[in-house]
Amino acid sequence: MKPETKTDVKTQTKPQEKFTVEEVGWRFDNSYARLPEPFYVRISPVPVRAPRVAILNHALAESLGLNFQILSEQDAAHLFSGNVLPQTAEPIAQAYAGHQFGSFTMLGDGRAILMGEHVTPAGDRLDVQFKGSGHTPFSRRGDGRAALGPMLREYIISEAMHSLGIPSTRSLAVVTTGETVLRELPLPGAVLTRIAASHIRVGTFEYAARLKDGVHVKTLADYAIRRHYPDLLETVNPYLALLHRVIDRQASLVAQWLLVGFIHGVMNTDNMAISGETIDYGPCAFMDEYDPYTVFSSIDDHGRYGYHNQSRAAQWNLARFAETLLPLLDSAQDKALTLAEEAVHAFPDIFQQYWLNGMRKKLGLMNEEASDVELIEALLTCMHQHHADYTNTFRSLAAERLPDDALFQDSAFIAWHAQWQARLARQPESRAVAFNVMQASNPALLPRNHRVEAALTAASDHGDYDEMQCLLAAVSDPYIDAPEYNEYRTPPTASERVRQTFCGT
Ligand SMILES: Nc1ncnc2c1ncn2[C@@H]1O[C@H](COP(=O)(O)OP(=O)(O)OP(=O)(O)O)[C@@H](O)[C@H]1O
Ligand SMILES: [Mg+2]
Repeated sequence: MKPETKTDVKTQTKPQEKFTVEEVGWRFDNSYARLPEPFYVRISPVPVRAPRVAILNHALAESLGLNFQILSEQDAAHLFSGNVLPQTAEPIAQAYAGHQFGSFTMLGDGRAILMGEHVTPAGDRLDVQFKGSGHTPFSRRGDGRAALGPMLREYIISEAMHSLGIPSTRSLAVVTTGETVLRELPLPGAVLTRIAASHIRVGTFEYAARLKDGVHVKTLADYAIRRHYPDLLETVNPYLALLHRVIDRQASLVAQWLLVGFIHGVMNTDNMAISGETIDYGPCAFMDEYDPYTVFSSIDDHGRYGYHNQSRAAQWNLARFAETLLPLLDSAQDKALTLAEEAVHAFPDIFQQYWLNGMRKKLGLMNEEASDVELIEALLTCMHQHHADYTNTFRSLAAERLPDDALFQDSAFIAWHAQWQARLARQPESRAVAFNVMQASNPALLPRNHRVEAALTAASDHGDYDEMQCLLAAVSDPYIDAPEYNEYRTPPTASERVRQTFCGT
């Protein structure tokens, strides 16, 4: 039976149901809602006053097997605000915990509702979640709501990450609620529909491990293995294999972030997904000038989650994950501890290998030489000294078009360039092959901070979505130098430069 819809909106308008939500193509099969109750609370989204579509992701809808054609704007607004629920949805708020900047806290979906798991025509099982959907038992002192700007920010950057080929949750829709949320200022409210391989977080394991009855971690680990890594069921110790796999996926993910200059900004354990997808686009940003010490987040006072600290932060989170698995790794706890430590201590080397392989591709190095790290570091040092634009420097190298600027005139760079050319000449692959790989490994177009802020200001303050649509189109094919998007490749001027980003929660 469906739970009663909890509502605190008095003037809620009842939509005309001109369509059956099932006709949209939802095929829900809600396996998480079949886990025992401590993992979630059954609760519906709080209806909103006057929903309106801000943006719909038609391409994603199509790949999910959804038919948006039958939806009027009003239908879509009601559907993606949670005012109308598909019959087969089983809305829940998930329980989890997390270490936030190193301190443990009990959390849970305080402003999100998992509608259920949609099974795509290709057979993929994906979470459909509303973010900003109202109060839940986990809301603590929050209002359960989200402001439009941060939800559009998540939409833009998650879609850009996907286009870059980096594992990420996706954004299917943003609707405005017709309600105001109070932050420092009154802001328009919004709900984001997020699509994810799952929302199982390191923090979900931390939560399970702290439940009194010791069976819950096993239940969750069995579930996560079956859902994400079923091949591990064949291994001798699937829980140890799960630990190794999650470590591997995170090492790969964080390396990919660094390779495109991405800073997540809030790598708390509740923002690390077991699936290996990037999740929670709060104060994240791509850096323009290369500086390994870059920090954008307004709340990251000590740079814990700054650019160059991200692999260390990931390893710290993975140690928390490993701790939750200790009872499952071996019946002898000293042996379990050794296994966990070995796995977590292997992280830096795994990460370094992913990063190095990625950097080799960025420089067209098709084979391995021992001195490659030195070569790469020498370039990065030069870039740092000259405040070089991270994205454009690599793209210029890939295009063999070095502009007439300070970096490329520097004698240290000129010496480096000669070394690099000699290194390219030593490998058996042709230059054409190497430069093709470089083109495919160095994006030309990223959602630069100042362009994101401009798009969000236009949309959120003035209801003008043109800039955002243009930015989304520009970053949807990031490895192509499309001349019509040249302006999106230009780094910010001093006055355009964004130095701080905000969670907006
Ligand atoms: N306005 C709010 N009302 C209630 N709870 C909130 C609010 N904002 C954040 N929270 C909760 O605080 C916790 C930490 O917030 P954080 O910013 O990491 O997450 P989030 O951006 O809301 O969600 P997610 O990690 O799912 O993307 C989360 O459990 C979140 O649900
Ligand atoms: Mg979060």
